[in-house]
Amino acid sequence: MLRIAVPNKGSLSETAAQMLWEAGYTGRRDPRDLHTADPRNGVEFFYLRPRDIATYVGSGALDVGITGRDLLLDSGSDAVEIAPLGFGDSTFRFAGPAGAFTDLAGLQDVRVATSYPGLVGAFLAGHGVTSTLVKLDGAVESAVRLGVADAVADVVSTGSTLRQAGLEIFGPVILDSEAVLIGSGVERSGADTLLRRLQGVLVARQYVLLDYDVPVEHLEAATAAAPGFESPTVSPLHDPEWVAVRVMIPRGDMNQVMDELYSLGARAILVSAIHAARL
Ligand SMILES: Nc1ncnc2c1ncn2[C@@H]1O[C@H](COP(=O)(O)OP(=O)(O)OP(=O)(O)O)[C@@H](O)[C@H]1O
Ligand SMILES: O=P(O)(O)OC[C@H]1O[C@H](OP(=O)(O)OP(=O)(O)O)[C@H](O)[C@@H]1O
Ligand SMILES: [Mg+2]
Repeated sequence: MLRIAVPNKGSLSETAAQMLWEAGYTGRRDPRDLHTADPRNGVEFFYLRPRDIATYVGSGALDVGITGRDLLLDSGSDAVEIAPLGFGDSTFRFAGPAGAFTDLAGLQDVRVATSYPGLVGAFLAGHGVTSTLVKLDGAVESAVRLGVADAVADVVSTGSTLRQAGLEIFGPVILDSEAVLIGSGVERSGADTLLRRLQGVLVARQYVLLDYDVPVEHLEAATAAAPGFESPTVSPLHDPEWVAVRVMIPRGDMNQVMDELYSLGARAILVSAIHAARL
């Protein structure tokens, strides 16, 4: 059985569980379950704090896991990133009171509050800056107002928590993070199937299926506008002057492609969701 670590709480847990479900796995029924087995798929799930997942996988206690890239790097564990999973995006940034800092050099010998001391310490050391790290568990943005730090380094998503705390981002991007599949670096049987299935879910989310009818004389122009992966499926219609075309397109291009096809003479342009895919 492949032993998989999954976030039990926090920002990544719901989407990770949803993605595994869409990939055909049976997860926990009760949000307090610590462990479930899915013998039909040859896997076991262990529900753990996302911050601890890299430690379990890096030590070899578990085979693979889903966590954030920032948490993986902060852990200092031997676990390695296998593939990005397309959700849980965030950036990791420095912030301070408006106008107080402009660049990294300003952090020399000042107090920086963070819940990610491994990540931030390595970044500062890599840039030759020595700061005093103040390790906090969360709500790091309050550390400056409350006087325990001069600046913070934290996860930024919308930026609204920083704004509320009267802080402004400065300096370089510490990290662009998202949820990632991690492994111990040792090949595990079944891990490749898990990866292919998760990538199938990503494709199903990122692409849609487009069907349309188009006069034969405009087929070349239409397929140039939406070429698909290998090549579009073209089927005859009862009217010999028209054909039906089916093609996968990126979800984000959907409306633009529909407009373009319509202006080329395509009609009955239909978009449907993809539930699963193996490319
Ligand atoms: N808005 C966000 N806030 C916090 N973490 C986020 C956000 N968006 C994405 N993430 C990612 O989620 C992971 C942190 O999840 P984790 O469950 O440890 O913290 P959390 O969501 O803040 O939960 P809590 O602090 O309540 O334990 C990191 O990889 C982080 O980059
Ligand atoms: O840029 P934003 O959209 O405002 O999101 C980022 C904030 O969200 C997280 O905090 P969380 O709510 O998890 O609380 P915590 O600090 O106690 O972990 C994170 O630590 C930031 O504080
Ligand atoms: Mg948090």
